[in-house]
Amino acid sequence: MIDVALQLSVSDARRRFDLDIAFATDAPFVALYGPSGAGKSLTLQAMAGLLPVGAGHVRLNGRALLDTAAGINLPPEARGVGYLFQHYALFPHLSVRDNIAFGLTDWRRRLKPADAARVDELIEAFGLTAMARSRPATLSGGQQQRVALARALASNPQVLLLDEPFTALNPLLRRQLRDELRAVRERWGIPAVMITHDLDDVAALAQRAYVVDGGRITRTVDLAAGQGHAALDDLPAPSADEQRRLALLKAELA
Ligand SMILES: Nc1ncnc2c1ncn2[C@@H]1O[C@H](COP(=O)(O)OP(=O)(O)OP(=O)(O)O)[C@@H](O)[C@H]1O
Repeated sequence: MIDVALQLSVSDARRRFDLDIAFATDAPFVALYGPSGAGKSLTLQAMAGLLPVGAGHVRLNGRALLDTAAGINLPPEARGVGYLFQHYALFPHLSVRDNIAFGLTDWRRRLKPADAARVDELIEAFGLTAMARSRPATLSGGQQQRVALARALASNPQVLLLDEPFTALNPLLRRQLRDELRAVRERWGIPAVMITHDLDDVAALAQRAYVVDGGRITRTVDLAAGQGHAALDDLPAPSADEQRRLALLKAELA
């Protein structure tokens, strides 16, 4: 069970954005869908402990990662969360293997034997053996996505948070990696919360979708097996203009 209630505000000199999101679900795969700037990434960041939360809680199978009323606020590394960042955020100077192992190493970049075995298992499971010593820049988009996913899984997380895992990929590869992600999630038995702008992603992977707009959940869509696109037909598609505007805002804030 993922149980989330988050109230927070972010602001700079000119703007302020209020997030007030709450959802609780047993669905193994949850999608957050909505226009650019709706508050989806802020939600994942707050769940991961990367953003201060004014009030609320994050509970995972009954374990409180955050509970402002009870004074609980676990640091990111204690939350058991695997995070796949938008555009992957791989370390360019580290090999594929070191990228995947990064969160498990001590300051000398040494791995415990059990962790090394897990890293090797992930490298093999994601078909990365031949390029384990290569740097990310020499990999294709699909291979980079696999490295990012393997890194998110390396610390044996209790939940996967995926921020637009497929955006950088062409449609053919996207379809293939969707299937891989579904298989991987099932193999490791980890629930996932995924941000996407693509209704095909929602239909292919999620049992539950939340439409996020203006910092709030405006719709909940249940996608029973086989229902596929039917439940999504009347959902709004984000416009190219929305995408452009947020990219500009983000560049301004960076
Ligand atoms: N540190 C910040 N200071 C001020 N505003 C911020 C900050 N971080 C995010 N925002 C604003 O909060 C809003 C929500 O951002 P968020 O990244 O969660 O959107 P999103 O739904 O993930 O969009 P996208 O799908 O394009 O990634 C946006 O308007 C964004 O500009």
